[in-house]
Amino acid sequence: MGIVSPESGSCEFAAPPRASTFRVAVLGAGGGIGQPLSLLIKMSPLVSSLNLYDIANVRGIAADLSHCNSPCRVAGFSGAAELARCLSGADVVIIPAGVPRKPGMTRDDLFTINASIVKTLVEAVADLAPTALIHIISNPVNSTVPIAAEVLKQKGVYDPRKLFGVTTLDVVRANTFLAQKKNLRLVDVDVPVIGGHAGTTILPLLSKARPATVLTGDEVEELTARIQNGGTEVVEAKAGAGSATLSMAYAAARFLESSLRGLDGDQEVYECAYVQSALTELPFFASRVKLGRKGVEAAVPADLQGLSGFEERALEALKPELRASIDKGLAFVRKEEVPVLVVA
Ligand SMILES: NC(=O)c1ccc[n+]([C@@H]2O[C@H](COP(=O)([O-])OP(=O)(O)OC[C@H]3O[C@@H](n4cnc5c(N)ncnc54)[C@H](O)[C@@H]3O)[C@@H](O)[C@H]2O)c1
Ligand SMILES: O=C(O)C[C@H](O)C(=O)O
Repeated sequence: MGIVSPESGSCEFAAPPRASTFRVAVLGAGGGIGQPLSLLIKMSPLVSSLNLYDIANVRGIAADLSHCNSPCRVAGFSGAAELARCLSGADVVIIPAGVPRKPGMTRDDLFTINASIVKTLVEAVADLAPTALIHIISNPVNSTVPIAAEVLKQKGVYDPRKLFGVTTLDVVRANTFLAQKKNLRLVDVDVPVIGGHAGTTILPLLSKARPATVLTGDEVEELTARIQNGGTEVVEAKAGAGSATLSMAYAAARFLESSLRGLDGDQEVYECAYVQSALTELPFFASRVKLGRKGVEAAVPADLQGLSGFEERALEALKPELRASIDKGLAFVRKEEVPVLVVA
């Protein structure tokens, strides 16, 4: 539709609408991440329908959000009986359902509760939205993604291109902390983060940072440790009131936007994510991936070539813990004896 400019009297045309809009479901939408994430999604021009689901009542949250004058339609679904309606027709399902850490806990300590939650929810996604992209936020991501993969396999609908562990917050932190340290313009900074999403399995590749940045050995060690402990920094500051929620919502919204741009046919969309991978001997691994119309188009091997000595050693060191977390997730669904996992 044309718009008449009051200054010139000429008729200007608004940018054409996007080719497509998408339907998104958030499972665990009533929580610390779910609520701000839903607000950010409501603002996205790529989303036409946003379904909120939680075991707690989310009708009020849906009513509240629905008053924002952006076009996306919002509906709330509470309790297991309404999950099917929530998932019907979803293009992307985002899962932040589950309990967060308290000080002194590792992410793996959440396995006992969150493994069952993720398994149950992914079973429903497999039945009701089998072609949707699935973004898993619930911790421990290193295990919950293998759990989801195994559930989808058992249901006969596993497409590895469509299952993601959301590790965008690690990239967001790496960019922020590096920019602060070296006084860089934040908008220019991009640090790939590989491996997994817990402690030393989070490996920022500072040697591959853009713009290329000279760091001393001490600076690399200090920054790497801060990025690896970013989650714990927030857990301790919140002192028992949960873990990162607002920065996570921001990161998840960024990852959703990139995924939708990929689905919409945009070229050259790249994000780091924890996915089924052939880049290393580990079956699941976070790396930069190219996103396209069907989800992951390809992993980007270049980031793993020419690593610094520090990164090479850190990569080898993280593999046993990451493998144990993967095996623990797979064993949980296969009902095998769960391997003992020792983590820092
Ligand atoms: N991937 C990451 O980078 C990252 C970052 C931050 C937090 N997390 C993880 O995200 C998860 C959620 O964190 P939070 O701070 O939002 O927690 P929260 O406790 O504030 O919210 C969790 C929500 O999940 C809901 N829920 C629980 N069981 C459910 C089920 N079976 N079905 C649907 N909803 C259910 C709860 O009712 C609650 O509303 C945690 O496991 C946390 O560790 C991951
Ligand atoms: O640290 C946590 O427990 C939450 C999340 O994984 C994070 O990195 O902030």
